[in-house]
Amino acid sequence: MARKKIIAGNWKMNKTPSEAVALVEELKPLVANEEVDVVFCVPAIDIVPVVEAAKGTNIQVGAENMYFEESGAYTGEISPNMLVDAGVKYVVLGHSERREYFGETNEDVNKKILKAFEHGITPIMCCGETLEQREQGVTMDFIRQQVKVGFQGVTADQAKTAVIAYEPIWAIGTGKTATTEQAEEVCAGIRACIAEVYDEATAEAIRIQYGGSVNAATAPELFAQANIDGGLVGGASLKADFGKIVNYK
Ligand SMILES: O=C(CO)COP(=O)(O)O
Repeated sequence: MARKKIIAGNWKMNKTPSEAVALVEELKPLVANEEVDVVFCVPAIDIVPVVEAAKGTNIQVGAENMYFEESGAYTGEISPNMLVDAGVKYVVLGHSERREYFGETNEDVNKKILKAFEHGITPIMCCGETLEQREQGVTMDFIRQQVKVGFQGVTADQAKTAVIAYEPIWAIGTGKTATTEQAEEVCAGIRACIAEVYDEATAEAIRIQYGGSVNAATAPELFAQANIDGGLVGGASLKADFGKIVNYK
């Protein structure tokens, strides 16, 4: 069975609540496409107004992070229950910016993935190498480790519903998209890793996105690759361009 594409915007730390609502209003008609899953991953404070603004559309709402405890004395954190209650369906976990600036480890990401599944939220787990790692030829070793640790304790049935975003760090926000060949090669490698850890059926079902300077010009070729099931889009998700990316065909 063909995998349904999933095209998600990651707004990062952009848009106040009122700006967020205005952006949803602007993008609503442009991102209409029932053939793909369209997700807006937005800052925590924007979740409630964005869910409201997106009602009755094909837009699903995601969070950009989540804590792995249920509740309690964790000042500043957001629990899975809070996200579910607000109408969140997806959560981006282990983005390279969170790993780099907020010290998130593969083990933290693993705890968050397990929690997300427990609460019926679909994790979008990010992985990807630095330029230095690519030049040293250790890209796949590094990513396999991120995936294996990230998915520890995740069942095959859960993994089938998960999303992995391959985001080479050197391509994020740089305007330097990975070549189609580079992106496809690593996404195929991630799928092979899932087949090894689980089985072929799980590898066939899991969705793997590419992220890193995706724009309306690069999306069609990237999304046509056998192992690329859509994209995680930063900068271009904040503009009308996102409509073109969603309707890439
Ligand atoms: O980090 C990204 C999405 O999570 C990619 O960001 P850009 O599309 O701005 O390069």
